This record gives sequence, structure tokens and C-alpha cells, in this order.
Amino acid sequence: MMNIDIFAGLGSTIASLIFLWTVCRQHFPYQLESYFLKYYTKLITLIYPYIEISFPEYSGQRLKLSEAYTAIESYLSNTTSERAKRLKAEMGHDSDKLILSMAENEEITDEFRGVKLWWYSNKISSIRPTISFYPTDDDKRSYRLTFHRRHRALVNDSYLPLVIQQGKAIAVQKRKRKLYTNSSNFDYSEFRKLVWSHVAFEHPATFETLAMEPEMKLEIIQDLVKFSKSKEYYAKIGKPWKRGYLLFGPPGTGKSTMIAAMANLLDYDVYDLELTAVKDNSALRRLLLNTTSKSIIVVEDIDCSLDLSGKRKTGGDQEEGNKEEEEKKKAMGGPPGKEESKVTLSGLLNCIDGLWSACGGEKLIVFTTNHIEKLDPALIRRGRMDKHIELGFCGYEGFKVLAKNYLGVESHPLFDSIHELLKEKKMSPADVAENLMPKNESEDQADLCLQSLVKALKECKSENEKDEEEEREKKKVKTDEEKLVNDVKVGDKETEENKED
Ligand SMILES: Nc1ncnc2c1ncn2[C@@H]1O[C@H](COP(=O)(O)OP(=O)(O)OP(=O)(O)O)[C@@H](O)[C@H]1O
Ligand SMILES: [Mg+2]
Repeated sequence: MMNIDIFAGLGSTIASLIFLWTVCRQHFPYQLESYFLKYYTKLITLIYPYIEISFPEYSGQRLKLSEAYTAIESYLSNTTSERAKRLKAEMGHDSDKLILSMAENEEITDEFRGVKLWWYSNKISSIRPTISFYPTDDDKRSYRLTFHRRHRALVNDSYLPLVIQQGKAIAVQKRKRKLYTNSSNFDYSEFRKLVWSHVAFEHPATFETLAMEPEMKLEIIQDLVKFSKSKEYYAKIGKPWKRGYLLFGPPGTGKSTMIAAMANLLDYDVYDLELTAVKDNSALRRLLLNTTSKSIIVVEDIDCSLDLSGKRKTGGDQEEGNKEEEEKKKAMGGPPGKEESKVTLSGLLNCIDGLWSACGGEKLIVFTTNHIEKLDPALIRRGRMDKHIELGFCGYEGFKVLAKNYLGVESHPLFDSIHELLKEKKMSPADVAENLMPKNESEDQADLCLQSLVKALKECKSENEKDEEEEREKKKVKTDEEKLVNDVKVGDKETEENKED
């Protein structure tokens, strides 16, 4: 039993010894110092029969959040509310119940098979002097477990495994699905830039409400469910347990909605990775190492995030390319590219399926793009992006799902003409959905909405017209860009000539 009086005395004895040692040390010959240290440690172990184990928040040079730490945190949060005197409170899963857990620098006692153990939540604040309005994240947190050395075997073999197992189970039970992002507006600390911030994931989309061909939908659902149950299979074939999806198609065809439906189907967290906010490849690696299993890592509009198109440039090529880019930017009055992300295509490829990618397991990586043709083939080859899913304009089957969701109708006299119109007109599910949205509280909304859809479809362009328009648009953008770059070049030449004069 821990006697407070004994330890009060013990504490002051140890403090005196440390003070004595610091004074004597300066006058001690170097050779004798190691001898003295050896006996000093022995002496301390003799009079202090307790063992301490600490569990730091981050493992591996602060690269990865420690699993043991999170499991212990969950375990303690279950037991602390009755015992600890200082607690911190967080909102629970159903958002109306508070979850209490141990505050920092607080100690509680736990009992296991009649043996007493002490948990202490430790926080060491950074000693670096910083002048900032915001809290810094350089603090080191850990849990410290103290017990009598005669219980070492019991703690090692039975107590700690039980704590970790129960902690993990509690975490799963209390799990509130999260939507993570790496692009915070308040990048007040260097460390904050390298980690994720999150909010609760509450997107209501499901595969039932998703408008697409039923066969394709079924195929995707089966693929996802199979993946989530294939832990042994992946281990057997020697592949990390992850799968890449590439969702491509025009704007408003349900790419982002499908990601939410995937997360809801498999009960996964979502990590929305903003590549432009990642400083460089090592920051990207660090971010991906800090994703948990049972999660979807999403890179939206991959073609716009970084210059990942074309072949991988090297040396001179790269510089040339950069110069051209700079010129273009200068011409358009944009800022110089100093603060830009330095994530490269090879860095990204490495993170997707290099050695680092195997950490964690059970992850989906989803890229979305509006222009698949702009992507480097290396990025989307099978193995990296295992399944390519094209989300197209709204078909009749998709329309029927939307009509049921938005208006609650499964048949209507206007369905036939809509069927005919959808065969030749290109309209995204987002536009169809917008037309089907009831605009007021009156009762004949289904009629009104379907009529407005028919009208919109008639005004909408057909496939051929749209293709021609896209082609024209592309040509125009290209000539505009060339003209701008030429103007800049001519301008620069004139200034140089002026200087020479
Ligand atoms: N297939 C679909 N099924 C159901 N709703 C859809 C579908 N496609 C689009 N929508 C509706 O349209 C809106 C926009 O869709 P979403 O954001 O998923 O499109 P997107 O393909 O990600 O577009 P972008 O390429 O511009 O990011 C959503 O809020 C959703 O309600
Ligand atoms: Mg989207």
C-alpha cells in the first residue's frame, strides 16, 4: 500500500541526494563519476521499490500517434470519471452526452486482482520561448503507470494486455466517425501543419440515395464489402491491405457524394487530403502515417491539386517547366510560386504504394478528377488505383432514384418523355436533382418539378453540341495563354533594349 507520509519523506531524501550530487559532481574526477552513478542508481532502486512505465503520445521520433497511448486513454476515460478529481469534458457520440476523461497532470488509482496501480497523465510543456496568441503543440503528453516491482509479471502478462484490449474495444464502441483535414486556416504552429484536424463526419449520403446504373452500383458495393473482409486474403498474397479508387467524370455527377456513401457503407473515417497545403514529400509521408485504419484517404480534383500531369520531369526539364509556369503567372498577375507545395509526383506515388503505405492497413485511397486524360499514367495504373469508376451524366435509372428520393414518386405520366429526353441530352445528376427539389409547400410539387425538369432538358444541349462547345473552349484557352506569354516576352525584350540604350 502506498503510504503518503513515507513518500513525503522519501521525496525530500531523494531531492537532497540530487542536490548533493550536483554540488559534488563539479569536484569529482571523471573516472570516479561512472562508479558513483552505478551505486547511486542501485541505492535508489533499493529504497524505491516501484516500477514506472511511461507511454508517450507519439512513437518513432514523433512521427506516429501511439496506439498504446490512445487505447490507454480510452480505458482510463471509462474508469476515471468516478475516481479522478480533475476531469476534462468532451461531447459524446450522440452529441448530447458529455464524455469525461482525466485532466492533465492528474493521478488515479486502479486495482487489478487485488493489486494497486497508479496512472498519471503527464504533460511536459515546451521550454522553447514562443510569443504567440495561440497555444503551441510542442507539448509532450504521456501516461505513466507505477506499481510495486513484485507485481511486474502480473502487470506485464495480464494487466497491460487487458488494458489495451479493453481500451480498443471502448474506442470502437464510442467511436464517432470523423472527417479530417490537413488545411487549417489557423496554421499557428509548425507542428499543427503536419497533423490533421477533424470534425464529426455527418454526411447523410448512402448508396441507396445515389443516382447511377443499378448494376454498377451493386458491383461497387460488392467490391467495397469484399475489400473490408479480406484481411487474411491480402496477407496471403503479400499485399498491403489497401485499395485505390479513381472516380472520374464531369462536375456534379456525384463523385464527392459517392465517397460519403462509401464511408457510410463501411463505417470508415474520411481524411480529406489537401495536397496544395502540404509543404513537401516528408510532410505528406508524416500526414499519411498519422491516418488510422478503417479510413478513406481522399484527394479531390487531383489534376488541379498539383502539376502531376505529363511525364515526370527531371533536372533541366523541370527548371524549364518552372520558368514557363512563372512566366505564365507573371503574365496573369499571380503571386510568385515561392510558398507553393513541393510535393512531387514520385513523392505521392511513394506514399500510395511505397514501403510507407503498408502502415496501418484497411485503407481506401480515392482520387477524384474531372479530366482523367490529364493524369500521369503512372499515377492511375492498376495496383495504385485498382478500380476506375466513371460517373457520367444522368441516365433514366439514375433519374428514377432521384425522383423517388426528392419527390417520393416511382411512376408518373411524364416519365416516358423524360426517358426519351435523357437519351440525347447531357445533364448532370446535380442539375436533375436541383430541378426535382420542391420549391414550396404546395401539394402538386411532383407535377411542377417534373414539368420544370422536362423544360430544362429541352433547353439543355445535346451530346454533339456539348462536345463541339468543349472543343472550341479548349482552343480559345490555349491561344489566350500563348498570347499572354508572348506579350510578356516582348515586354521583357523591350525593357532590356531600353536599359542598353
Ligand atoms: N449520382 C448522384 N446521386 C445523387 N445525388 C447526386 C449525384 N450526383 C450529384 N448529386 C447531387 O449533386 C450535388 C453535387 O454532387 P457532387 O458534389 O457529389 O458532385 P461531384 O461529382 O463531386 O462534382 P465536382 O466534380 O464539381 O466536385 C450533391 O449535393 C448531390 O446531392
Ligand atoms: Mg466533388
